[in-house]
Amino acid sequence: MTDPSATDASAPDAAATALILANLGTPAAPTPRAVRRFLAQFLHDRRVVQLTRWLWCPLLHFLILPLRGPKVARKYAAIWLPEGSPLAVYTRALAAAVQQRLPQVQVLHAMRYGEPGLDAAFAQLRRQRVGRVLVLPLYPQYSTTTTASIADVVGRARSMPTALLPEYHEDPGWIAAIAGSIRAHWAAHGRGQHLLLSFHGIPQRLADAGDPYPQQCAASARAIAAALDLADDAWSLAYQSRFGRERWLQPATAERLDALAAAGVRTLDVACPGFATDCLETLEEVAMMLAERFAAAGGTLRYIPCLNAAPAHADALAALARRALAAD
Ligand SMILES: C=CC1=C(C)c2cc3[nH]c(cc4nc(cc5[nH]c(cc1n2)c(C)c5CCC(=O)O)C(CCC(=O)O)=C4C)c(C)c3C=C
Ligand SMILES: [Fe+2]
Ligand SMILES: [Fe+2]
Repeated sequence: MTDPSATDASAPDAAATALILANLGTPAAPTPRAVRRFLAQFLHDRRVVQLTRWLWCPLLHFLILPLRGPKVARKYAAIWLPEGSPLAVYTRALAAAVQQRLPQVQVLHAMRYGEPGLDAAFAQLRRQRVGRVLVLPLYPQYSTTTTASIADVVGRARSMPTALLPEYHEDPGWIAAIAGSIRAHWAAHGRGQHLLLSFHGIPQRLADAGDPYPQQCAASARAIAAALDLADDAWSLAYQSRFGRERWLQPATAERLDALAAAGVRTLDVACPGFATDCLETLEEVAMMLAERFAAAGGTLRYIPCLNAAPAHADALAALARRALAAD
C-alpha cells in the first residue's frame, strides 16, 4: 500500500512559491574588464539596441566597448561601496526586507545582465522543485527596453509555472512611499524651490512605435506631485542618461536644469522615481555630474535617494506580491 503522505521526490513542491525581484544588473567590479563584460551582455540585447547586427557588432566590439569600458569604470569607481556596486547592494537589501514581510515565500533577487543572473535563479528554483515562481521586475514603468527584456527570459523558463507581475507606476502604496521619501528629505533639508522628477530616457523612436513608457512616467510624476500637493509650476519631469546619437525622450534633464537655473531657481530637489535602487545613473550622473552643472550655474541641487531597502518600499512591493498570490 502507498503512503498518501509520502512525497514523490520527482514531483514539484507545489506548496512552495518563490518571488524573484529582477533588476537590470551591474558590473561585478569597477574595472574596465568587468564593465566591458557587463556592457557586452547588456548592449547585445535586441530589446536595448535594435540596430542590425552586422552594423552594431563591429561598432560595439571595436569602438564602444574599448572606449566606454575604461571611461565608465572610472565612474563606477567613484560610487562603489565597500560591499559592491550600489545597485547590487541595495537590490540584495531590498530582497531581504521583502523576505521579512513574506515569510511564506522564498524571496530572491536576480539581474537581467550580470550576476546573479535570472537564468541561474530559475535553474536553482527548478533544482529546488519550487511549484510556482513570481517575477517582479524592479521597473515601476513598463518599457520594451527593460520589462519586456525580463519577460523574454521569464518566457524561456517554461518548465515551471511562472507569472510576471505587472508594472506599478500608479500603485498607491508605491506612490505613497516615493512621496514619503520626498517629504522626509524636505523635513531634513528644507524644501527646495522646485522638484525635478528625472526618469531614465529611451529613444523617441520606441515611444513612437507604442512603448507606453513616457505615458507611464508622466502618470507617476503627476501622482507623486498630487500626493505632495504641489502646484503645477513647482515640479517638472525630465529624462536622463541618453545613449547614442538619435533623439531620446524630451526634455533632457541637463537642459531642464539649465532652464531652471536661468529662471532663477537656486535650490533644486531632484528625485529619480523610475529607479528602484540607486545606481550609476542616479549617484554619478545626477548626484555628482548634474549637481556640479547646477552649481556652476549658481544653484544647489539636492539629490533625494531612491527608495532602496526603505521599509515603505519593501511594504509596497510585498503588498504587490501578496495581491498576485491571492489572485492566482
Ligand atoms: C540604448 C541604450 C539604453 C537604453 C534604451 C536604456 C534604457 C533603460 N535603462 C534603465 C536603467 C538603467 N540603465 C543603467 C545603465 C546603463 N544604461 C545604458 C543604456 C541604455 N539604457 C548603459 C550603456 C548603461 C551603463 C552605463 C553606461 O555605460 O553609461 C542603469 C545603472 C546600472 C548600474 O550598474 O548602476 C540602470 C538602473 C531604464 C529604467 C531604462 C528604460 C526605461
Ligand atoms: Fe557582437
Ligand atoms: Fe540604461
